[in-house]
Amino acid sequence: MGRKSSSKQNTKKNSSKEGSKYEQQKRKELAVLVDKLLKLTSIFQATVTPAKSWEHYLEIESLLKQIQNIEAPKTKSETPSRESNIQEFLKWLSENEAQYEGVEIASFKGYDLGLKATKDFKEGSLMLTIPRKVMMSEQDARESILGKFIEVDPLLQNMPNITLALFLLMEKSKPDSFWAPYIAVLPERYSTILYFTPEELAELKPSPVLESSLKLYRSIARQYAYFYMKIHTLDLPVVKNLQDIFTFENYRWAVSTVMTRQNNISLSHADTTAFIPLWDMCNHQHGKITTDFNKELSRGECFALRDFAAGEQLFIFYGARPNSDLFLHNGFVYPDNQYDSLSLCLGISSEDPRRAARRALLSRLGLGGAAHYPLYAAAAPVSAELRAIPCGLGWGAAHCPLYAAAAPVSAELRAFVRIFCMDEEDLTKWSSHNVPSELVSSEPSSAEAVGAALDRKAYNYLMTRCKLLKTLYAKSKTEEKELTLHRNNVKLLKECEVRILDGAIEYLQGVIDSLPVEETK
Ligand SMILES: C[S@@+](CC[C@H](N)C(=O)[O-])C[C@H]1O[C@@H](n2cnc3c(N)ncnc32)[C@H](O)[C@@H]1O
Repeated sequence: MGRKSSSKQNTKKNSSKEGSKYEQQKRKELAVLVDKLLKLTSIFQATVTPAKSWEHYLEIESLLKQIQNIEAPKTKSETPSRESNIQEFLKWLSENEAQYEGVEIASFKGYDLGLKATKDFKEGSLMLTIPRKVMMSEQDARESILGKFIEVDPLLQNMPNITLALFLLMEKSKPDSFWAPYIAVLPERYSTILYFTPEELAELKPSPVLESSLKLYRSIARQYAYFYMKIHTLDLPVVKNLQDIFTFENYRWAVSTVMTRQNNISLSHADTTAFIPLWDMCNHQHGKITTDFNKELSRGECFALRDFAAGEQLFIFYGARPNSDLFLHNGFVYPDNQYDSLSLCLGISSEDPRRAARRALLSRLGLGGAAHYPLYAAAAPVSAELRAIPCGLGWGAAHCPLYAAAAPVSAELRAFVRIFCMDEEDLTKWSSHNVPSELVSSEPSSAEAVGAALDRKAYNYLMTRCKLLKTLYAKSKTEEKELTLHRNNVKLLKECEVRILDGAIEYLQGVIDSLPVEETK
């Protein structure tokens, strides 16, 4: 017996020794891979060709796959579905004085969860009030033990969304977290590009969103490597807490939660980035922004953007954003998007003998550093101010004015094509203007100053570019495979982009046909 139990103990000791040896070995392998990742994501130059950029992405993706294999827990713990946690979440909200009478959480095809009206709501009526105390914010992160990490880390000091992602991870690992009921109803995974396979991403070609996606992927991979290193080298109690939970899988989850749900709120003393429980269950529909933070009552208030009948899904408007932005930061595409645009990548060739003069003119119009010029969907009624709303879900921007853009060709794109098509004489003439503002305008007086000959060349050039791009989209059509959510989003995005090109081609034809022929040089 005795011998038997001591041999059992020895076996246990040996296996725990082997276990810790195995852990050490894993940590070493991981450290080598993360170091490679950090180096790889640091060397990228923005000017490389799309082919090089794709190769670079594949290298990063392959390293991350190896990292994920090492980091993955051997046994997957069974977590209850988010749906089964809804009652507990609603109870927590009520206990903390959130008001949501006439609203319930329900599942909607194509949206996952959303909010459903259980009574009629008139346009402008109050639907939800969410007290500040249930919101999880960057300010809470600063006041938590993460504060010590923020104090010594420049990235966390300057990027509130990353701080919020790390705070979310930390709170998720704490069973007694105040926000546990909220975290338990968050999605398990997302449809952001961080979850796309290389095959799914490749289907984005020739959309300019492919390049933005690779850039985003690179940046998140770099952040992961950077924080992994910090967490495993800094001597702070908080980073010890993060060591076991900071994996790439967890980081992409936290970052995607932030990207798809964060909001900027104006508290009495400062702005902060925050999650707003329950309100962030609302899906997006076209409309107006009807949510804001009430500083006196210290709560978020959400009003009905239109009449909603009992039984209907309750939507909010996330803000005037093109589909490229919704796809990249929110993981969905809104086909009926009045604020859609397509970014054209344009530049002056280094072989162009008049490059310096053209670039000088562009600089005078503030377009010196521009490489992307928007083409708008048929009638994109939006102000520059509204377009600039960051990744939030359209919180508190009710005062941003909307105006109807007259044409698919943006002012900056119009200026670019005019300057691009100028001959020596035109360049000399326009270079004598301090600010050649007429080049951005489509007003008849400006068109007259520019002249029909130059406009004909410029609009024809743009038309050729649009037609060429359209043929690239047609060529990129892939064979009909099963349409996953990711592939469906890619398909919708590209269809919307082709629609913008069609609108632009029709518009340009109209403009060209209306130009006075006699003025042509
Ligand atoms: C703030 S959350 C809204 C609640 C979310 N549906 C859920 O299940 O938690 C934003 C996410 O909802 C989905 N979503 C919102 N509006 C949508 C729409 N109009 N079409 C498709 N998906 C939408 C997207 O996945 C987006 O990332």
